[in-house]
Amino acid sequence: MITLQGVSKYFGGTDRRQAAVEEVTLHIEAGDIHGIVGSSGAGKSTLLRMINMLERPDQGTVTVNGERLNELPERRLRPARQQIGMIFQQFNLLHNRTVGGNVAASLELAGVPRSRRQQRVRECLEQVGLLDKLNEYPAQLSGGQKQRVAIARAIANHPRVLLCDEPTSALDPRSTSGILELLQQINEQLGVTIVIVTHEMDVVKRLCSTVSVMEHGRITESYSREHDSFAPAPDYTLSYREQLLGRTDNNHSGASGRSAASQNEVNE
Ligand SMILES: Nc1ncnc2c1ncn2[C@@H]1O[C@H](COP(=O)(O)OP(=O)(O)OP(=O)(O)O)[C@@H](O)[C@H]1O
Repeated sequence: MITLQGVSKYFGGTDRRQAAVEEVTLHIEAGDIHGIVGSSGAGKSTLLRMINMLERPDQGTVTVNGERLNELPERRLRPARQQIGMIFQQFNLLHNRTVGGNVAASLELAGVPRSRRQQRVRECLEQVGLLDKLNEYPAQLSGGQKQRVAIARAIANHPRVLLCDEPTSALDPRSTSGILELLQQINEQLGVTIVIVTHEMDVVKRLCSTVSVMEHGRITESYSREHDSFAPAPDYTLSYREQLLGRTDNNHSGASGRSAASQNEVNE
């Protein structure tokens, strides 16, 4: 479904070129909810943004739904991008448009005729539980409600992939819980593959089927719920491995074969 092969992204001029992401190879299966965690500046957002070409990789290939996106010219990239929705920490809603207008905006961009837009807007708002807010403006909504509108907008064109960049970091615990439940529903009911960047380990534990840990632009560890069965509650003083798997003093075998970094290296 999503394959990144040897992708790198550099910022800065030739004299001060710095790798934000370096030679990352990652495969995400259809139907997965994949978490990307790691310390600040590790390259998580840059990696996420390369999946829909918001950042073009300097090296490597990005294949989504069988299409090699990094080779597509801009005009062919646009329809491919409609298969990939995205939501952000700060919601990125249009403040001068109503809730319905925000959802309609992505349909307009995709060239959906006016006659079909209204019905689809209502369906999407119903899916996120905000049909009653159709004619309100973003300023009248809570943070959790704004993120629901952003999700409605992101799913309007029936994407197969949803990218989430710190979707709950600006929310209180109750709104966070509601958004996580909604993302899970979208994954299960609509079959949308989700990739989520987060610094919140409880988000990972509640939602993700597979996880990548990033450090200094590289993926240093990978886990899957199926193989490693994530521990019930996070303890933020522990390494990523311990947070995911629990205290594993006698039980490191689950992840050790696939881990490229030592436990000390992933301590923040
Ligand atoms: N547009 C840009 N121009 C220059 N440098 C950038 C740009 N975007 C990211 N970087 C740099 O690339 C590195 C990785 O940034 P990125 O935002 O991907 O990390 P992150 O893991 O998502 O961090 P955070 O958790 O703090 O958001 C950082 O050193 C950052 O300063």
